[in-house]
Amino acid sequence: MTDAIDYARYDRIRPIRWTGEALELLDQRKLPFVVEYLSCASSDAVADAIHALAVRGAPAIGISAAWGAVLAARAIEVTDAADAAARLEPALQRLNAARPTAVNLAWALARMRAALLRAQAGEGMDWRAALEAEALAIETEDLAANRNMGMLGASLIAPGSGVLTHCNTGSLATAGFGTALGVIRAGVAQGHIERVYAGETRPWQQGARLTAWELMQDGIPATLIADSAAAHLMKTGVVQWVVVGADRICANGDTANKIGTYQLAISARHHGAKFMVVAPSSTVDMETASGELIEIEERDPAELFAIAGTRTVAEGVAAWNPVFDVTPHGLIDAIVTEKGIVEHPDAASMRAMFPD
Ligand SMILES: CSC[C@@H](O)[C@@H](O)C(=O)COP(=O)(O)O
Repeated sequence: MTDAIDYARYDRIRPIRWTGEALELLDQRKLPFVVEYLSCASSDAVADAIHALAVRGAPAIGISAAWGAVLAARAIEVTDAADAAARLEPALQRLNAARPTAVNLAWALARMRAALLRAQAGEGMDWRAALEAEALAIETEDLAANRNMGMLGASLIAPGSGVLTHCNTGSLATAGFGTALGVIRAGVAQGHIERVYAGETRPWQQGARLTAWELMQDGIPATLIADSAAAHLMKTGVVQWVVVGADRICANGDTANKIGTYQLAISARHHGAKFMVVAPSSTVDMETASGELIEIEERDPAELFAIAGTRTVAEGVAAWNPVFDVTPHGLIDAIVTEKGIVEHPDAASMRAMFPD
């Protein structure tokens, strides 16, 4: 069934490139008009790029942090794995602190620590080579997970459907193909999705600047809407599914995603549209019981004061800028990961899918 999709056409956009010496990140702050890579030669440069949103999207920041750990390993002088773990830790902590909400960052760094421990235990490979192999594995597995989720999620969408998505969950946010956008790509390729609506995603415009750009390149029929038009759109009956990504999915299915997702879920339920969350299992955090325990990143209020660099708000105005919100599991119809679909997620159905 996967043969039906020409994946190569979606591989044109590569947000993360490892050169063997440095990590090159497609600078997402400048898209869609400037396509420019930022070269990071140190783990601190990677941490800064993650914090500044040069690279963003939960899977992409996890992959970038893994390569950041490879760069940190090159910068320390110890020769054996036993010393390396302690010497690397400050750099790993800095990478982990770059953004708090997406669990993929901590997940990727935990995998890098585990790879180091295996090398320490004498499992063959040189420890620096082991870290590099692990970073590559994290990236490769993410691409495979996205392709798998695309097919799974698209199987839920009936022919003739309209889909609304939020933020950017495409090639730019992942190793490639995308999570929610992967489902949309697969659904369009299969002829199930007739039109895609993309919310602009204030204040950083991931929907308008990034998702609309990706959909245009695919030739997918897409319509950009202001975030505030979503309920009005759903009322017209053209949206059968809201399909979004995730930054952290808790043990009971509560899901943190880009600010504005929660109000889409409420509106979808009110208007009879279904709500799908699409994320790799690296986004599932079974150690966090429920959504109120998730740390929600709050960014500089200045992000709300200007549009495209021009100040639009009077001096002295106060602003609050949380950049994620939590959708309660009761509003979610399906969580799609590469391991399978959890319909009507709750603590029991999540535990059945993720017993470890
Ligand atoms: C596949 S990406 C899923 C989420 O990471 C995405 O929807 C999102 O909220 C990204 O937020 P961002 O602040 O742009 O990193």
